[in-house]
Amino acid sequence: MLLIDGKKTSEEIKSEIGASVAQIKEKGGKAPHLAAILVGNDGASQTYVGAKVKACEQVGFESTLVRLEETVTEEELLKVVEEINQNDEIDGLIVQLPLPKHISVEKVTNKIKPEKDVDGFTPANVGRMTLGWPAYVAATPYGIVELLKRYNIETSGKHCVVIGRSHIVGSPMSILMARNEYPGNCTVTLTHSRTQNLPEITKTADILIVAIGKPEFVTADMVKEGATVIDVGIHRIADASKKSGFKLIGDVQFDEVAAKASAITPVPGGVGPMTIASLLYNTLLAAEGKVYSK
Ligand SMILES: Nc1nc(=O)c2c([nH]1)NC[C@@H]1CN(c3ccc(C(=O)N[C@@H](CCC(=O)O)C(=O)O)cc3)C=[N+]21
Repeated sequence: MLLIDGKKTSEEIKSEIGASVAQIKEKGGKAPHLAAILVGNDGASQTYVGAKVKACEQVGFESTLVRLEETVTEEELLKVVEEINQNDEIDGLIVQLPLPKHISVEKVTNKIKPEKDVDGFTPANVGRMTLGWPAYVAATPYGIVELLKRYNIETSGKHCVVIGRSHIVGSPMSILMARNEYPGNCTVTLTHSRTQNLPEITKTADILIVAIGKPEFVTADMVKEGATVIDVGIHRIADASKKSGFKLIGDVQFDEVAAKASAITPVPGGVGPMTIASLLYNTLLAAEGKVYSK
């Protein structure tokens, strides 16, 4: 069984990005600049935003973290987004999710200028990705594509089953795996909460992408011998033996499924770190004007 190591791959990607930044600077260009807006004090969000800021430093990006109170109004947040949209010093902008209930994710996402939408969440980028046009592909799907590519996983003509149809993982994944370029050309089945006889379907998957958001949902009896399994789940569960008091598990029962799979991503150390590396990659594209001309 091949362990698909997202941690190692994300480090490789970050050193490639670091080399690109060094080249930009050598030619007198300015370092790519990522801005992140964090509303409130949600623990996990602070961890992730902290990891993103640290990753920016690691690759030589500029980064700006804007922290707003949980009680910030939607209007005030939209104003901050617009200020960053207009700030030519900043190449990429993300608004860390989730947002407080009184704020519309749709309105805030739509406010982000597509040229700076390095999360790839705006309709402009989702639409372009769907059409196969140059776009900032959402960080998690892009990270999965990079893992499949760098581990030379065979995809053409294979049956890819995606579990979960979220707009930031499942749905874009189903499009990317069917498109006519490697690692695509799969026959794709997109499953979700209304799918009947799910195990009958997942057992026919050569490539199984699990983004259902349920801890250890996928068990060995749901997986075909020799399948490639990509676990997008990330759940913190109490574990007194850990210093942090919790451990991370995914949507897949790792041990028993790894015994059947030909390749599998672990949690932690799989798709998660790739999400950050992909965000940095999109920010580099934004800085170089490679998707939207400056
Ligand atoms: N606008 C926005 N964009 C996001 O991309 C976004 C977001 N909001 N909200 C939350 C999710 C979650 N997310 C992760 C980032 C890194 C890891 C990651 O590095 N995980 C490590 C473990 C990190 C830890 O120790 O907790 C791993 O799986 O190995 C996981 C999840 C990005 N998100």
